[in-house]
Amino acid sequence: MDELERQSEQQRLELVLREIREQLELSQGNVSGSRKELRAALDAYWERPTANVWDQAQQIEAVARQRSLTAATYQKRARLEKLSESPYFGRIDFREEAPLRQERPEAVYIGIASLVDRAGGAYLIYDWRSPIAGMFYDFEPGPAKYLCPAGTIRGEITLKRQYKIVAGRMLSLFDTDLQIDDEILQEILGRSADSKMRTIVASIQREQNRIIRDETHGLLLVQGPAGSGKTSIALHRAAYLLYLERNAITAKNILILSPNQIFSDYISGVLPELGEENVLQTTFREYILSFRRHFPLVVEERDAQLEYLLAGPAGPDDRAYAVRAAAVRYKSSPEFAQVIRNCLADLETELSRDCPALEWRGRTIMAPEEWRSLFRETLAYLPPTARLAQIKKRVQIQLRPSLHELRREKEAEIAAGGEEVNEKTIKALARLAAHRELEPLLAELDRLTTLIPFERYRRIFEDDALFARLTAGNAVPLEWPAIKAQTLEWFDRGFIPYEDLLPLIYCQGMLDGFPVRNGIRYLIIDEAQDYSALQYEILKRLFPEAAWTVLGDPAQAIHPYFQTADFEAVAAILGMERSLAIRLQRSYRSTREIQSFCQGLLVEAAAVEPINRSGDLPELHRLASPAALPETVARLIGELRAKGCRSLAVICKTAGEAAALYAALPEGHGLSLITREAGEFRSGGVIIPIYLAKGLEFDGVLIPDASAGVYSAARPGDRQLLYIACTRALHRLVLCHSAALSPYLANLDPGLYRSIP
Ligand SMILES: Nc1ncnc2c1ncn2[C@@H]1O[C@H](COP(=O)(O)OP(=O)(O)OP(=O)(O)O)[C@@H](O)[C@H]1O
Repeated sequence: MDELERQSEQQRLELVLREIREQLELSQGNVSGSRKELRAALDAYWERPTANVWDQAQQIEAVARQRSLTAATYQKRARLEKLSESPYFGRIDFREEAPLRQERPEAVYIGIASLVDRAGGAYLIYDWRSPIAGMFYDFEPGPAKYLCPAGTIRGEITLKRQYKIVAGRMLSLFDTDLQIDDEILQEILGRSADSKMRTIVASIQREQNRIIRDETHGLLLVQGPAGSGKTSIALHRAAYLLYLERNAITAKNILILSPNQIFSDYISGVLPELGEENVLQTTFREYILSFRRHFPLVVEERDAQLEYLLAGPAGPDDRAYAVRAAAVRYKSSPEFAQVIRNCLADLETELSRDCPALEWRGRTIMAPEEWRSLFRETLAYLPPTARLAQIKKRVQIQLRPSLHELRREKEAEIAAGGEEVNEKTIKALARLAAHRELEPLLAELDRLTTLIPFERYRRIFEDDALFARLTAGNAVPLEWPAIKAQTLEWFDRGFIPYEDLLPLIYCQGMLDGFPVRNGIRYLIIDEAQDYSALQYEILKRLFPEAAWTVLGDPAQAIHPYFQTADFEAVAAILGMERSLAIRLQRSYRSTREIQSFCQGLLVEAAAVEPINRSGDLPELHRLASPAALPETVARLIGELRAKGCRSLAVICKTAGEAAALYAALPEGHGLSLITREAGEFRSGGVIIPIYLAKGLEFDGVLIPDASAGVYSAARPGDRQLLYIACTRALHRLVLCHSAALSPYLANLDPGLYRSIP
């Protein structure tokens, strides 16, 4: 690129920045104006209340309208502020094919939002999500095309340029004839990890772009190795959908399910960085517990269950642990899901088959046939609990004439007794007497029409004959008698272990009906490898109208005993006609050396293409004794800091191990202990258990105890845990061990690491 060209780019940048500044000033005025109008609309509502419902509705509507106008002006100003920092990051020059072929190609500058010149109406910047900007990610210079509402536009990209503009200053610009690749990507990936995840908008790769912009599939199943950008894709897809359907949806129509609060906090910066409002975010447990019913019990935290299981048995005779592990395995299995389905089917049959004739004084109030036909046919569109409630209402109506008759009889009896002469008192006494007489019938009606999902679920563990019928010959673990006893003991103590929450919620939803969320148009599930089949079934019922993006990595399943659903099972459960499974190949997070090391930990290394970014080999430190650990950790942390690692994590297997190490370090050695109560992610230096470090990343990772006792061959899930911990590292990875090395590391090719005695 010659000097003249550089100057011309500099001049254009100045022109664009001027336009942004002017628009910012205008938008400042708009913000104050619309805020004033919102205040006025609110004052009108509060100060001039009207009794007329119609007028009141109009006032509320005016406030709502003004509120969204005000929010839009704020958002516009926020976008302009972001543009003033860095107006664009890319440019393509595109010349359309005949017949629309222009003299000169159009220069398309691409940034996080569009900017139109107020004077001439020309696009100074195109939003990265606009159809024309999509070519920046998909094509190298040469023939290219894009799809817009008018159809496919074909042509040629004659130039592709990238810019680094920071605080309104052009730091670099260069032409590229490659896919946005190594040079810029390496620079981006060479940076330090922050406390919040960053946008990748300037360097989205083609395979990622395809997922972000997909508009045709109701279900996208994205599988990719650690660091392949799954979470980044999920967030950029949310931003894309908000742009694509800007007149139809808002951030409240998109829900991201994430593994925990710390992760939610970590990813919460990306959408605002892209000039968008954050979409809804929650964890499965939080969401589910928001609509629980009939749980007079305390539900265990998912992380508390994990902590218990990961910590392992207290000793070789820890029977309670063995039973619990077996319980978790069985209760998350397809076989137990079938027990639950059979239980519900059984109940439906029972509810309509065993209904007795409701009679009073030899008169039939409701015959079994009528009950059956109501339950099985007329009311079949309702969930069972609602059907029973309707039947109860109908019985009460049908009982009315008998009740009147009885009251008249009682009135006559009381009047004939002669003790009471006041008519009102006679009527009241008669009503009471009639009710008393009908009480057995009403109690029977209550019993027949009340269904408590929790009690039903409990019966699976109480009633051996019922359980035997429900298993229908399927395998039952040998530990079942102990599982039963353990579960009932917990229920009696008012405690629901996390493994019972899913089947229980499923039962409740199927009996009471699921609180359907039609407002959610897009559901994004990250870390999807940690969900069981039953969880997907529950989600499917909660969000029947949503399009799904499901992202995960089977090699990162965190739970040692929980049986999760693979992607084929997910596709089958969701049963979407238009589904697409995509496998990502490249991994961006770690250096080539760390990636090779991590790949070596897997039984079957995935086909991962590393980015050509090199660094030091991972280090394996042998400690003289466990007592040397705190001092060694302190020294190694110091070394990692000296080597430029700004964000650091000491990743332990459990929260217990993390807390013990933290306590052993004098004043924590400047590290923060991250617990599940933390709720927010702090980078800098942290001590954190693996299950909370999921999805996060750090410049340097230190694994304090990689010995065989911690990551044991006897627990195959430990391999995955070690893999998750190691793949959190961007630039440096250090492992320590004071006893025999974990077999997963001992079997590695020694060329993959540097051993330090
Ligand atoms: N196209 C890209 N350009 C620049 N950086 C990228 C790109 N794709 C991913 N990254 C970076 O790679 C790192 C890993 O991304 P992300 O966390 O989204 O991956 P992931 O697949 O969700 O990882 P994991 O499964 O390990 O949690 C992040 O730092 C992200 O910014």
